Amino acid sequence: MSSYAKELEVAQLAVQRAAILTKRVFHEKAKGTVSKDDKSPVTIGDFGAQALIISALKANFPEDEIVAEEEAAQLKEDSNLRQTIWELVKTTSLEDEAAEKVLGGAIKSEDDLLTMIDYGNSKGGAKGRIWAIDPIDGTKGFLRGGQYAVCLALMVDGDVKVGVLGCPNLPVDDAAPLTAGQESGQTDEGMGCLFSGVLSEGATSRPLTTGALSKEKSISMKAIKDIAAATFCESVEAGHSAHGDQAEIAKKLGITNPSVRMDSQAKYASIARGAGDIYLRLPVSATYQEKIWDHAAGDLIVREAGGVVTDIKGNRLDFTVGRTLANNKGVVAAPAAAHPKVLEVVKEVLGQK
Ligand SMILES: Nc1ncnc2c1ncn2[C@@H]1O[C@H](COP(=O)(O)O)[C@@H](O)[C@H]1OP(=O)(O)O
Ligand SMILES: [Mg+2]
Ligand SMILES: [Mg+2]
Ligand SMILES: [Mg+2]
Repeated sequence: MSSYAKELEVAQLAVQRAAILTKRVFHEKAKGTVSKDDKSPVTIGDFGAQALIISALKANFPEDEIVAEEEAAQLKEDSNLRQTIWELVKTTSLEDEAAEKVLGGAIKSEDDLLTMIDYGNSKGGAKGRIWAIDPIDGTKGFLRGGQYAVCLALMVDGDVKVGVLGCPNLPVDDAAPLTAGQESGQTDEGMGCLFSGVLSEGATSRPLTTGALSKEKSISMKAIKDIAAATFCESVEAGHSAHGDQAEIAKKLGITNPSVRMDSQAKYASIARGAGDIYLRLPVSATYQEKIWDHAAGDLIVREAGGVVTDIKGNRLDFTVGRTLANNKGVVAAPAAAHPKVLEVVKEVLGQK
């Protein structure tokens, strides 16, 4: 019996339900029922998914703190937006009575919707049980039909114990090649994967559908015999990680495969199941602090799949210092055996600058 069995079950179902909401928003955008304006679908999806996840956490773990990306201020002023989100939230469920019961059922009112969203305002820190939520990570990917992730992690005294990533546009098949998503008109068929990790208990994947528990499989990183044959993942956005430095590092490692660019923590999930090998996220800005909700779940899932995740100096990601990773710069994630070499080259390339 897992030491975090209840937390894991709630987290998986909560992410699954939130992912259903995000998919509805995407499809309604395509149909024109939600404005195609770039901001509105993201906003609707972000707020709706965050509210649904938090209501599940509050129903089960009322004492826990929550660090979530969004806040309700904008919704308090915009009643149209609020009503659109409320309509969506109140009509999104897992369509599985037992599972809905685990999540504590629906949100009761429009006021509760705002209350739920703002429960995510914890400052984080080194003490106690704190959940980190990114309701939609990879907003650009989400809008494009590319990769995005619904992200949830539980930290206890700053240590990530449970991590769950819902990736609606990643293939269910762990052996499928790396994909940047369904930008090219690919359908939902065979898509949608839920990744989980529990500290010291390994990492798994399963289809992002109700009743998929029996299809849960353990995942692990690919053992790379030769780093030169590796594939690395990086952000699509050049503003989020330094493509130039990453290309130089890859070249020095002898890597000739082109990088696979995808948005969101789908990168962590992809390397964890061996679809890719290395994730490089070298800083572009001297001042940007990475947010804990962008890394907590992925960091644990990769480590539980046999990887090592550090910053560019080789330090573990430090989730104890609040809502951001103020003590870290960048991310270097690779299979344990390859990580020292990758880090050495990262330091070499950055040292020359
Ligand atoms: N300058 C930056 N450096 C690194 N990450 C950033 C930067 N600006 C925003 N981000 C965050 O990167 C995440 C997406 O990463 P990726 O490129 O890997 O998909 C988003 O959560 C985004 O935050 P935000 O949601 O606030 O825009
Ligand atoms: Mg994010
Ligand atoms: Mg987000
Ligand atoms: Mg954002």
